[in-house]
Amino acid sequence: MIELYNVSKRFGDTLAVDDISFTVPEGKFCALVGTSGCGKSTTLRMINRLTAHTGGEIVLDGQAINAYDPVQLRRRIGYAIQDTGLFPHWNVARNIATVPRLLKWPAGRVRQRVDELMQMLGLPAAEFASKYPHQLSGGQAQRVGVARALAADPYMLLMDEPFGALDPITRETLQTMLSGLQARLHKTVVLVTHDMDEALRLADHLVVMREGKIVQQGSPLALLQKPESEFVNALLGGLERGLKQASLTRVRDHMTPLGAMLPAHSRIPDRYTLRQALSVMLRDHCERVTVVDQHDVPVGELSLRKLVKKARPEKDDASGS
Ligand SMILES: Nc1ncnc2c1ncn2[C@@H]1O[C@H](COP(=O)(O)OP(=O)(O)OP(=O)(O)O)[C@@H](O)[C@H]1O
Repeated sequence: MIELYNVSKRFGDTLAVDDISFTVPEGKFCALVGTSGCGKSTTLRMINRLTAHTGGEIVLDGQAINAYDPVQLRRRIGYAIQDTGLFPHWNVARNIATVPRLLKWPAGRVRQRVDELMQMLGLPAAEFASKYPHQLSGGQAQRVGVARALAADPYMLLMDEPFGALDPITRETLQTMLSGLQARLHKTVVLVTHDMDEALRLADHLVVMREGKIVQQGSPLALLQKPESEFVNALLGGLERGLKQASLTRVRDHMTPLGAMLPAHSRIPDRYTLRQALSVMLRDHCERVTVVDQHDVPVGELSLRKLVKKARPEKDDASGS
């Protein structure tokens, strides 16, 4: 768990972070979002003490970060950044092994851990272990950066725009990978991103910052349903908020179970989001689709009319859309 209490950071006359408080419970994923220069990266860097906070208190795993030795603290916190920070003269395996080697793990254990991480991140060791950073694509380098951050099994992970420089398809692949890793490893994660869809997709808790302050925080769904200001509404996509909300909702939670079902032409898997289902309905010009399970067996039906009816109370509640 990481806890921030009334934390501030002043650089000379600039109050970069102004009295912010938030908590990320063990194993949860928090995303910091907001316009450029609002203090997101500074907040991240205060957690691992790359930047010293000038006010308030930061507590990691029950202990104030100032009570840790800074080197020990950073070994408990994996850090992945946009330009990866890989050492150019070290190959992939050696880059991933950086922290375990610093911790003087036995060579066999280091090798085993590197192999395990490369496999976990979809980088076959035979192909990639001896490549150098300049021989990697942006997406592959990011995977190595994430593997390196996870190498010594840190207590938590900080990620600063890790996929910021990638094309949308690679980005989505890495988001899926990260979400799979998170489901498996249950790390406490704080992610800084400019990509609202990335934040909504990955985070359990969203913290929206503006000019050094937190303007709203809560679950992605709660913020989409009730943005408390025009700023948050605009950041969350304004008129697109309904669709973003649909992206967070699974078809299986809204379908009518089999039985009452009438024949429908298009089939969609129950793991799809409502947004994907709406897209299929628009593409196939149909108001009803058959929902199938992972074995392609029909389990229910999704009807556009029922969806719109269900959405109405929330729509009446929310302001600004
Ligand atoms: N080392 C520093 N010295 C002086 N001012 C700094 C320093 N680092 C950051 N700042 C200032 O603190 C403020 C917050 O910067 P920060 O990088 O945390 O914002 P951000 O939200 O991460 O921005 P971006 O989204 O553009 O990366 C900015 O006004 C920035 O100029």
